[in-house]
Amino acid sequence: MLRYLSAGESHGKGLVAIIEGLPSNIPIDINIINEDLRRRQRGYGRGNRMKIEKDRVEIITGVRDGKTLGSPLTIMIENIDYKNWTNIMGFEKLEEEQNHIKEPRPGHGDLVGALKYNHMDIRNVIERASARETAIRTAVGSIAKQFLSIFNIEILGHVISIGQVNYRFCQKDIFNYKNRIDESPVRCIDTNMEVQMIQEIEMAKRTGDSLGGSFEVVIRNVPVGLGSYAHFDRKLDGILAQGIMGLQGIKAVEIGDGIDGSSKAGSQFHDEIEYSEVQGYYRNTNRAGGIEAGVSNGEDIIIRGYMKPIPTLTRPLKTVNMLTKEEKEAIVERSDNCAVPAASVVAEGICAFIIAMEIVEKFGGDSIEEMLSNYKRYIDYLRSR
Ligand SMILES: Cc1cc2nc3c(=O)[nH]c(=O)nc-3n(C[C@H](O)[C@H](O)[C@H](O)COP(=O)(O)O)c2cc1C
Ligand SMILES: C=C(O[C@@H]1CC(C(=O)O)=C[C@@H](OP(=O)(O)O)[C@H]1O)C(=O)O
Repeated sequence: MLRYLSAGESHGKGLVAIIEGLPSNIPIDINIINEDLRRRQRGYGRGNRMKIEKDRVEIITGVRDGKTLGSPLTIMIENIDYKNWTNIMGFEKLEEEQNHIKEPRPGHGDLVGALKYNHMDIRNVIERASARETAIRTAVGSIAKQFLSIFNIEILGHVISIGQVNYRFCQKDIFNYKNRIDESPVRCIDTNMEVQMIQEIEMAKRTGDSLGGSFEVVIRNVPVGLGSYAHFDRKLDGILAQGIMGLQGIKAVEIGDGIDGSSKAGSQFHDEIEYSEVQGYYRNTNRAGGIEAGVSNGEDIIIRGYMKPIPTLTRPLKTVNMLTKEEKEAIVERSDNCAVPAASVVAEGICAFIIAMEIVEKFGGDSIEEMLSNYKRYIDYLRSR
């Protein structure tokens, strides 16, 4: 079984993760992880925190001579901003109770978190609910991507809408556009849409507002047979949807043309099955988004995440002081005003880890060599059917 746990506060010393269950002998390139961290930090609409942080991963355990050992892998990312927060985020008892945050910000975990965990200082909620945690999730996902590349599986996320600017039905083979997407300030394939998206973000900034949007992640070369129809919690679409929904700000998830398909006739939606000696079984359309009955069908897996507008607005929303119950304006320290491009990178990592879990589940093995021989035998079997 492949799993990981992470820890860390947004303004604490740093973020850590322990990954367990990766086979031995996977080559790990730390530069690739750092490049993914850089991709996550970029994107039009990010706030001043991103000028402070220069995320870099440190591998603490589980890798030697550039390869996984098969033992738990520990990674860490330092929060450079911690040096500005040592008096607030240290382990000693705080002297000034007046510094407690008592006014929950709408759209954040502040109110529900303070009530649930019985915190008088909302800072205790903010620190872990914050999307700062997505830095370590991206690093974990980047390691998963390096593992998946051995099976030729590739994953790429790109932005398909920001606010009202929508580029949803892009029919391009997005892997041919990887460089373009990575260079785009909004991670959008289309240059005209990019200009409009930037204008949209600028407009929101000017009016003290924030924006959401949507992204698409495409996973290619996934073999037939990951996931299962046998139980709800083994369905690949369900597991991926949970992963994407577990990303801060995401309020809806779509697999393939799920939303559009709900208003179509069956004859207009389902992907007819074809066969050729060269390709084996294949489809000419992919409205199912690569998954049928919770099982990968060999076509590209297509998953979209829909992100709500960033909750912190420079023109603050109304709230209530939890001590005095007086009406107040929500606090604004600093904030991104759009983080959809960053979310599209985090989502790549989330999907990568889930596909890696399923690959480990299906092909087992303690070393990558053992897994690859199981994998090749299965691919040969598929060709014989
Ligand atoms: C990469 C990324 C960056 C984010 N940056 C901010 C931010 O600067 N300000 C903010 O208010 N929300 C930001 N968010 C969104 C909040 O973390 C999120 O809306 C909040 O924790 C509540 O969680 P929920 O939206 O999943 O309900 C960001 C989300 C992501 C994925
Ligand atoms: C730190 C990151 O994003 C943060 C996510 C976030 C939130 O509320 O989710 C709020 C902001 O935190 P701060 O108040 O420290 O500026 C963002 O900068 C990051 O992406 O690495």
